[in-house]
Amino acid sequence: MNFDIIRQEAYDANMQLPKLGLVLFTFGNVSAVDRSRGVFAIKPSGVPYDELTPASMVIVDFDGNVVDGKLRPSSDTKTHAVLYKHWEGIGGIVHTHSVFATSWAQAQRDIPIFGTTHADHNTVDIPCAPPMADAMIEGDYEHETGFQIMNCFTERGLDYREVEMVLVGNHAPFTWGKNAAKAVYNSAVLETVAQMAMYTEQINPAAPRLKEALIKKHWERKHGPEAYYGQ
Ligand SMILES: O=C(CO)[C@@H](O)[C@@H](O)COP(=O)(O)O
Repeated sequence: MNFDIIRQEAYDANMQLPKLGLVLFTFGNVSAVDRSRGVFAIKPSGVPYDELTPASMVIVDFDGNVVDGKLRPSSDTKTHAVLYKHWEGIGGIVHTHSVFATSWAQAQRDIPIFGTTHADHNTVDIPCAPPMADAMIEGDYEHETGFQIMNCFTERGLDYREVEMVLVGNHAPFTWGKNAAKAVYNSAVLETVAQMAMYTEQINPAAPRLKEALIKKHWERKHGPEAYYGQ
């Protein structure tokens, strides 16, 4: 079977991560899904970005089993697999250890919605899923991370089609989107918003949340019926 299209999509999206300053060395990974065949292409584990080729992307099913490819898939593969399996609208997933988003994850804090940059992309604080319980760490850690993310969204009543990013406590961010390129875009947005929020708190520890009316205005300008560009 030929998986060239998703291999190329995953490769192109992975190569954006170092260009956007979202990864160092081999940190992070992107995947792209082919739902008609129930598989996704993901970065091989531990391979530097400048050594990647489209052919090196590993093809995996929604249970994390390798279907095609010579290399070992990313160690985060099972987290991607859980999200693809249960959130059927997702076309691509990104995991990075980008500095500012990861700092909020390590601090186990949601990123507060302080300004309109945040509201252009989300109407809520960016959620931080709680760190994993000890019993889960001993189990299938990457698989459980997928459920940790999904449980966080269920408990908070969040829709993954509206909030396309999450922090995993003590770990780092995951983002997703209709395709791998949109997931990368969301990863870059998250990193910028995380940086702005950190500086905001440093400059003014009592900085207020953005008013609901402004959140609504900015969100609708970008995503409502009058939106002037599609994402
Ligand atoms: O989360 C982590 C490490 O904490 C991984 O994403 C990172 O090391 C990249 O691993 P892979 O090279 O994709 O196996």
